[in-house]
Amino acid sequence: MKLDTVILSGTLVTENDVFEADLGILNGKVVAICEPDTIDRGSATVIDAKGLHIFPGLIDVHVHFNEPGRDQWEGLDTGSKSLAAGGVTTFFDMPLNSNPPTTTKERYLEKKQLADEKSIVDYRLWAGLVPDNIEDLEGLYEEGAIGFKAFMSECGTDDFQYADNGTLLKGMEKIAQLDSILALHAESNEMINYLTYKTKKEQRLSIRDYCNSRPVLSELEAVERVLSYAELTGCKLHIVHVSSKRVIDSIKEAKERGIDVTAETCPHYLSLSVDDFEEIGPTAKCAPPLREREEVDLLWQSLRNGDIDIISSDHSPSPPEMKTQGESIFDVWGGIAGCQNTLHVLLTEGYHKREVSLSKIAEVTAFQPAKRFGLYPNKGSIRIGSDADLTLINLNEEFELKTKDLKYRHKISPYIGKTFMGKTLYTISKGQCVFKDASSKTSV
Ligand SMILES: NC(=O)NC(NC(N)=O)C(=O)[O-]
Ligand SMILES: [Zn+2]
Ligand SMILES: [Zn+2]
Repeated sequence: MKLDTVILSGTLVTENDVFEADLGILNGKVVAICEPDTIDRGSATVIDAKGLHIFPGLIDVHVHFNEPGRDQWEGLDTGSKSLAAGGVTTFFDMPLNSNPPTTTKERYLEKKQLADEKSIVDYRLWAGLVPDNIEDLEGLYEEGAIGFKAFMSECGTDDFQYADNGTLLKGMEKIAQLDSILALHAESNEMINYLTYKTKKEQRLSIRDYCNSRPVLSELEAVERVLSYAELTGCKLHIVHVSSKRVIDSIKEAKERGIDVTAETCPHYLSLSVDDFEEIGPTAKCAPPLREREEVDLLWQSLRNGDIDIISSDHSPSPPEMKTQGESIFDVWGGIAGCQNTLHVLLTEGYHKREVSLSKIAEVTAFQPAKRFGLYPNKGSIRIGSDADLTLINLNEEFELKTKDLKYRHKISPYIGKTFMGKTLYTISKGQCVFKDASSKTSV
């Protein structure tokens, strides 16, 4: 068989298996998986992957690359290069922080054109559900939006309004008719506003005060409200960036009642606590905020138990001055830049420290995202006929994350200076090399 690329003797990681094999790629697809050292190389490009692990390219279902309109915050070029360096071969861009936000068909098509021009990896786009665009949902869906995203609380920019309860109900009814899915940033606007007002009035302005102004209860209240709306409307839901086991458990109970809902968390909730936030400062500010150390361990327990469906980065960067200006932590930009290191965090904190299996990591970063959003079997696993979206990892190579390693527009990350175990050496998107590590001690 004629092949474009062969990868020799790598250890393939899928959602249910880990095994050594040769892999053949033709026209951007995986066309051969065979016993190690048996593949016919012909004139193909050869990659020797002995001793390396080959993961399915990650699918990051939650990033903010901020184009058009705020590409000085990130951008599709720098954003997608960062992903490639972290083994991510597909991303779903959020409708907000780009300006204008992706809430009409015209804006969707404009962003799509930019992404086609600039992204070096594959992508899909979220559309927004906001108070004034119910009439636009169908057109957005028809153009190929992967789903809809709504905020239940203010999002930090003025151009993307949060969905009040009426908007949620109307929107969910429509999204159910379309058989699409609604992703929610679920925090109670009323609780947050009340607590923030009180805290600021009393001049309690520390990092811990900020975290306490957005408690787990405010997530729980919002999630339970929208779950009951899902029961009423039949709308499929995806709850983004859950920070706490208590919220995961509430979603789990809803699943048991027959509600079609999935739960997402992010590497920062699985690796950083309020104590780390105090040490790192504004770079680690996000919403919902980082929680106590015990919560980090509880989330790993939930992940192990299969109660967390998807891990995304929620990469939400800003220019550096927005992370430093203002009177207190309440005023700086809420959003963590981290999309280059999702797999590094999971391998270090999960596989190496907590014995979480490699298959579980492939499941929540590739298989489940592909399944949930209709990309499987083309993506999400390493199978014959699937897109050749792959990342080659040396599980036992240690590295310290340096500012110069970051491909983001702004070299900001809460992980700078952290030592990771498990290095990305090579990333392939639809058969094309999109990242090759130049500094690695291992040659590919
Ligand atoms: N406007 C944002 O990008 N917000 C994001 N910021 C976070 N999570 O801190 C988000 O996903 O909610
Ligand atoms: Zn959010
Ligand atoms: Zn986000």
